Parts: sequence; C-alpha cells; structure tokens
Amino acid sequence: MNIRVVAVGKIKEKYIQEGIKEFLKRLSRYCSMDIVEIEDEKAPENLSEKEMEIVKNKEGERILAKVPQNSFVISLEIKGKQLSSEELSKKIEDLMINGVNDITFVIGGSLGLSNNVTTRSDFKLSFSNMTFPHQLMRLILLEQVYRGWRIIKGEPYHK
Ligand SMILES: C[S@@+](CC[C@H](N)C(=O)[O-])C[C@H]1O[C@@H](n2cnc3c(N)ncnc32)[C@H](O)[C@@H]1O
Repeated sequence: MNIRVVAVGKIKEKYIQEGIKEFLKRLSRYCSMDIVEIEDEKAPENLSEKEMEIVKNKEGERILAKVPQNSFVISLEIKGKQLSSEELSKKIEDLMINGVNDITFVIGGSLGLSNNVTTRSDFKLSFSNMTFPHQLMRLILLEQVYRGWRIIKGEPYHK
C-alpha cells in the first residue's frame, strides 16, 4: 500500500520533527509512506471572503497537483467524520480489500482546506471538534495510521 500525506507548511519544531521521523521508521514495516510538503499561500490581511476563497483555491491547486488520479483521498477536516482508531484501521483494511493501493491524506495549513480539495476528497476525517496546529496534526495522523496497521496485523500496541 502506498500512503502519502500532502501537508501544507513546514515542521519547525524539533520535537515534532523527531516524532515524525520515529513514526515514519515504524511505518516502513507496513507500507510505503511519503510526506509531501506544500508551501503555504500567503494571504494578505483584510481580504474579502471571495478573495480569500481564490487564495485558498490556489493553494488547493498545488495540493491537488501532488495527488495521483487513482488515489483515495482522505482530507483532515474538523467538521468531517470522527472515527475510533479501530474504525480508521478497518477503513484502511477495507480499502485494501477493495483493491485500493494508494491513499492520500491531506492536511491543510493556517487557511484550512479549500473547496477544490474538499470536493476531490473521498472521505473527510475529523480528529475531534478541536483545532490542532498543522504540525501536531501531522504527528498525530502518523501515530494513528501506525496504530491502524498494528490493529490490522493483530499486533499488540500499548493501549
Ligand atoms: C490549524 S488547522 C486550520 C484551521 C483553519 N482555520 C480551519 O478552520 O480549517 C490546520 C489543518 O489541520 C487539520 N486539522 C486541525 N484540527 C483538526 C481536527 N480536529 N480534525 C481534522 N483535521 C484537523 C486540518 O487539515 C486543517 O486544515
């Protein structure tokens, strides 16, 4: 299974970089995992809603350019569907059973995800009603995908 995370913005915090590195190492036993970073679109202050949507869609186009056509897209959205870890694990397993071999998770930046990205998304995943910073979100996602693989394989993992 190929899994990629397309994420807006850089990881500046060292402790998060180290956490991400650790989970990428752990995940390498289960799947091919790629992180694709997109530079965030600069939005001048005082933009109207319409102008802001144009800026976000420009960022969205750069995100979508990194998504292969056949990829199953899971966008991370606060207002998406909340799943338990077991349900996320089952989602990945069911996709595999149904012949999907490429999944793209998309994490937005400070502007959030644009309409063109959410329209392309096949599943909108929420981690709670809280807003997480994009850097932490990337680490949390990798941990949950790793947890998901451990569940799929029936391997013990601390609760
Ligand atoms: C700092 S947040 C963006 C906040 C932005 N104002 C918004 O409303 O989307 C950066 C990204 O992290 C992800 N994110 C943050 N909290 C999340 C949550 N609870 N569930 C799912 N994704 C989340 C989303 O992809 C979001 O675009």
